[in-house]
Amino acid sequence: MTDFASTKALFHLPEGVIYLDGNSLGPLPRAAAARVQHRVQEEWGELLITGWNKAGWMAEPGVLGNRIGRLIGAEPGHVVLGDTLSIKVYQALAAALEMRPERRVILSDSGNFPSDLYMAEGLIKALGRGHELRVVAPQEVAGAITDEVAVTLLTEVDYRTGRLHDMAEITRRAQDAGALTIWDLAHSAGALPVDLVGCGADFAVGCTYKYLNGGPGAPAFIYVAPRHATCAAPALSGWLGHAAPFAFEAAYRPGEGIERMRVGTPPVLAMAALEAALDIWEGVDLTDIRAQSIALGEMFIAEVEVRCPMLTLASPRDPSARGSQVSFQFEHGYAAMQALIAQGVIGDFRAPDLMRFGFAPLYIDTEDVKEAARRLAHVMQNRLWGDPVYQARATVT
Ligand SMILES: Cc1ncc(COP(=O)(O)O)c(C=O)c1O
Ligand SMILES: Nc1ccccc1C(=O)C[C@H](N)C(=O)O
Repeated sequence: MTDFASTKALFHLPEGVIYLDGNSLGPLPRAAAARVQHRVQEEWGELLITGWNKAGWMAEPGVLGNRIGRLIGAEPGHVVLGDTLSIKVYQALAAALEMRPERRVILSDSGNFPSDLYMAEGLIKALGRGHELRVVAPQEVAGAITDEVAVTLLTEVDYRTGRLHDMAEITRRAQDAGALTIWDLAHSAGALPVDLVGCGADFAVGCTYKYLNGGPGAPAFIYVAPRHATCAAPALSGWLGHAAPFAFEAAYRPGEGIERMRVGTPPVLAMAALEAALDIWEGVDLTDIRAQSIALGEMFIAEVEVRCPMLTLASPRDPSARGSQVSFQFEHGYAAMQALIAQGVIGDFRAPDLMRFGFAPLYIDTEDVKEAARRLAHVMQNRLWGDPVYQARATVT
């Protein structure tokens, strides 16, 4: 059983703050600052360019990829880090479309994160081959998988409501219909057990700055199933995905397996912080995380529903149908969230009217949940959202 009291001690959390936004940006692992400093001073400073070999910088996207692979049920050697999640979505989608040249439909849902849909739109334009992005309601995805569909592009956990897709079932249906699947695990990796091998997923992508706590701008990851690894064509054919980058050949030849999904120079400083964050995950069992995250979410819903009748649950009530976040609908949700943040409880707001709260058992415990509900009740019962100071919208919400 994971000892969550000891994992909590491994994070820096500002005094008095209850942090329920690790689903957007995870908090700072205490060990990260020294790790980054070591990388800067001892490695960059002393080793200079020899650090690529001597400190293992060049191999790190695959080394850390493997550590993430364990958390998402991937085979060793089939996950690599780099770039941003939007870029990884583009790469996976381009490769999948190339593998189904006779089909024209990309199937997604209206709960998907906009960047995934925007990347699909951009790729369709660049290809100029008449592909269609078909966006249906989340509950209609399974029924919309027809033999026109080349690939499904879905985020397993809805960023707004936390609604969870049945990855195994949708993957099975898609493959029965001859389609490929891309799973965006942004809100899944580190939030709940993921079994890419068991589901037979074709491609998966995700970020490392949310539940994995890699820090702002931490690199994304991509998984390609071994059966596709030697035929998936890299659309972003950068030199570090080349079979022999340091041969400096004139023409591109894709690298072995997942290596071809690398593009350019890895973010060496950012990987140092991520490495420290992944150390925390070493002893953690995702089934413990899931059980505790459900317990925390259930407790929060119960406390809030008793204390705050103006808030309406916008997440699935059945905990097995949602990820690790809970959202409530409220007309003045933006201002109410700002007022709550002023009370030391950090969640976030998603337009048009959702107050969103993430539960990460590594550093959130039952006392935090009860206290967060108490402070939320204070905001709601005293109508603190009415203060104009809380209504001015910031650039990043
Ligand atoms: C589901 C999902 N996909 C894609 C993104 C975009 O990721 P990035 O900004 O790293 O490209 C995010 C979050 O920003 C997300 O939540
Ligand atoms: N990368 C960010 C940078 C700035 C502000 C938010 C983000 C997020 O990741 C938002 C997240 N994807 C969400 O589910 O809302």
